[in-house]
Amino acid sequence: MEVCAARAPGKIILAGEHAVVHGSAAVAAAIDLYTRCSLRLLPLADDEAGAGAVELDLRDPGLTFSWPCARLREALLMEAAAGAREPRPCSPDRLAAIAGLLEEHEIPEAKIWLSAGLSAFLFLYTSILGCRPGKVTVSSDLPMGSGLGSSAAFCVSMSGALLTAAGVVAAVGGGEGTGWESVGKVDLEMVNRWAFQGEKIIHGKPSGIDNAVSTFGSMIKFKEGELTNLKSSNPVKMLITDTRVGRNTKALVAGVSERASRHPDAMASVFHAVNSISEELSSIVELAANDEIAVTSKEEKLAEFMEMNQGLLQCMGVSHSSIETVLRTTLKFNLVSKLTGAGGGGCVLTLIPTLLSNLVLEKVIAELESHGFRCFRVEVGGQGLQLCQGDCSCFNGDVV
Ligand SMILES: Nc1ncnc2c1ncn2[C@@H]1O[C@H](COP(=O)(O)OP(=O)(O)O)[C@@H](O)[C@H]1O
Ligand SMILES: C[C@@](O)(CCOP(=O)(O)O)CC(=O)O
Ligand SMILES: [Mg+2]
Repeated sequence: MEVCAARAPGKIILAGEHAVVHGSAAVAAAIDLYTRCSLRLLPLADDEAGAGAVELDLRDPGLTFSWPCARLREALLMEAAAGAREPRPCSPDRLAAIAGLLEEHEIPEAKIWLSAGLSAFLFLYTSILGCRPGKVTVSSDLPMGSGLGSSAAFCVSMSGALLTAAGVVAAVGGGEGTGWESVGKVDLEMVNRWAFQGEKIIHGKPSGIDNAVSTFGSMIKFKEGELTNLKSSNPVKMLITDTRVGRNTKALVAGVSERASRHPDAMASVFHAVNSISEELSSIVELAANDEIAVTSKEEKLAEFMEMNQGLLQCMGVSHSSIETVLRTTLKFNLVSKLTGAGGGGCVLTLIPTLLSNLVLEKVIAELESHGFRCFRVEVGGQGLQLCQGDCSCFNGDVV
């Protein structure tokens, strides 16, 4: 019984969210919080005996789902192993058939937001592996629906595990004793294209930045589907504050598009300004790699770009009173913050200058947490998708 696992990181967006959907540049970086997906393929004989099913165990919401293979074949008009090798979009008919399959499960009303992730799962699984029996387990360090790209990490880790099981992609080693191995560029590109199709189901109109940074890792500039790796020798330190105000990326992206169609000229200027901020911010990040400016001066410039970008995000209508509370609180300590991801609640980034003492940082965190927010300190710009084949001991002892 073959087992494989994949893990993919969440992300922060330093500049350019929303505007990137409308063609502006944006800058994003992977963070060291991961979604892990493991997959065990079950014998096809189970299916022939009528006992085969596709099972999904979502550890974070604590829910499990099971679809008999025969039911999947009937609803999706597919054969057992009719997996596709090339990514393709989910047609409206297929999406409607998947929605029908979900209606057969009782998803608690309080967790109805999971439906989008479940639809993406059924689309990716059946497109890549056909209706073969198998069991998938997903666990994550990321808060869901908070702007840290949990939807992309879900789609990337899922596509990575499914394509590994299908024999389309493979690890190339370099795990440095962790068990998590790297993946070659061509395979990463394949995973990224599939994950993008999954993100389309969850986000409606994604730019592709979240799945790209989750797949390839590092810090990237992204514009109209083109990705540039940014090399910075000075680590960028960020504090993340989760306001715990739930929101949904799809609705926020649609809201910005509606504002753009009501005020096309004004919003085009806003998107143009964001583009300039992202372009300049990415050149500052790279300049520092050659020591052409001092670290403190680089941080001042980054802070100014973040502040300007936050103002433009307010213009787009995606800030929130909880985000404003974080901005006011950190400003008391002379620290600059901006929302990250789709906004409307969710997470806020605060730039941590190199010279800030730990004592002051602890005070900032204590004051933010006194409002009921949750703070994380993260490493920025790390690994993208990694695979674990064989015994999968790296999957937190949590193998299916
Ligand atoms: N670990 C997970 N398990 C199940 N579904 C997930 C998981 N991570 C993400 N999702 C899906 O992604 C959705 C959140 O995506 P989104 O609104 O884009 O927020 P974000 O990507 O910022 O976390 C969830 O509602 C769920 O459907
Ligand atoms: C708002 C947007 O720029 C980023 C959304 O990120 P998240 O799902 O909120 O983590 C949308 C996109 O680029 O697809
Ligand atoms: Mg998302």
